[in-house]
Amino acid sequence: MSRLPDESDFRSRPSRRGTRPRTKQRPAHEHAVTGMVTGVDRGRYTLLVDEDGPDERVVLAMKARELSRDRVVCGDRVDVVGDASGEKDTLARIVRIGERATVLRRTADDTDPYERIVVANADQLVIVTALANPEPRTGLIDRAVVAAYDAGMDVLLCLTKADLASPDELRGLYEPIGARVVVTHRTADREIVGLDAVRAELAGRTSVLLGHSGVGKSTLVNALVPDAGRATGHVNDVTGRGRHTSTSAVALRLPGDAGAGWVVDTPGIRSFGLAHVQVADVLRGFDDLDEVAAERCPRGCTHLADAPDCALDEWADESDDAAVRDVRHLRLDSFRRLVAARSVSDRD
Ligand SMILES: Nc1nc2c(ncn2[C@@H]2O[C@H](COP(=O)(O)OP(=O)(O)OP(=O)(O)O)[C@@H](O)[C@H]2O)c(=O)[nH]1
Repeated sequence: MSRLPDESDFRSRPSRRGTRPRTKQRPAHEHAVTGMVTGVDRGRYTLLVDEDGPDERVVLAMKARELSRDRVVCGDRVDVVGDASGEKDTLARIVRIGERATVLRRTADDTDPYERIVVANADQLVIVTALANPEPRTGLIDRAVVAAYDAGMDVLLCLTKADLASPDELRGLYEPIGARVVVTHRTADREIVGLDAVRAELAGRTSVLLGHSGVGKSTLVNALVPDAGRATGHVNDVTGRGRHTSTSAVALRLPGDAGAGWVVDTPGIRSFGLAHVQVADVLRGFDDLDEVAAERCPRGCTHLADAPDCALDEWADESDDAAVRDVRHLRLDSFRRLVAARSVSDRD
């Protein structure tokens, strides 16, 4: 896969002095313990160590000097040394970042010159969209779907405020492209109908929740994780900041037995710059199209509607079954719509 370099690549670049081995052997950190990063706040990392084990504890840590150029993000599995007791006023040191199963990225933009990893090791992106008030914007949903496919994550579309409008149109648009869809609404006595279906989709997984202001994401998070305040209480004690004022991602554990799953709330992240995403990355989200493209498209084919001899159009037309043709056309159109969504600004 081709992609632009990001800050995680800096480590592998040779220094000006070349790749001369260091004279001093680095300590092996044999006594390191592993934790999951649940929050990041101004150089302080909150970790959950020994998750679901007898010594489970929240540990506050900073990065060791050798990692100063590496970014540690929510969801990372890291090794720490030093005082990892989790006692008040202790600070451990992160010495290693575990290999990442998935990376959700966003492109550099005017306010930040680096392409950044936003969350590591998440399984699915939950796009929270209100069916009305505010009106759903498919362009924004498409961009989030592209970000998820690029990251190797599944997509769950959570349609809120079903008391105000029907979910049918959005369901018809996104289910054919492999997104799972759940629908919720709140009753007069503030109960959320559909919450069990949401819980079932989140169970045992790490899910990143994304949503624009006013779509009902906070309502949903509070219902899913009633003790969210307590889960991050340790950080609040130390930094004086709560998750509601934090602008970076925070991982909240779903209530239940061991392995119940995590939701990562992204208060400061409303959408993603996608300039780093290639057509091939989007294509990977569509197994059938990907296979046809690999076998039958000419070299260098862009797969767009104006591409000469793109085999995808022929493939969509060639079934004898009208229903199959319809589905193929829908998927091909969706794929091209997503590719186009990459280059549109979030403000459009
Ligand atoms: N009609 C209706 N309103 C809802 C529903 N869920 C939430 N709301 C309302 O929608 C508004 C926004 O909900 P929040 O949960 O604060 O939305 P948010 O996405 O977290 O928005 P920010 O807090 O601005 O980031 C609130 O006034 C809620 O009471 C629903 O299912 N139906």
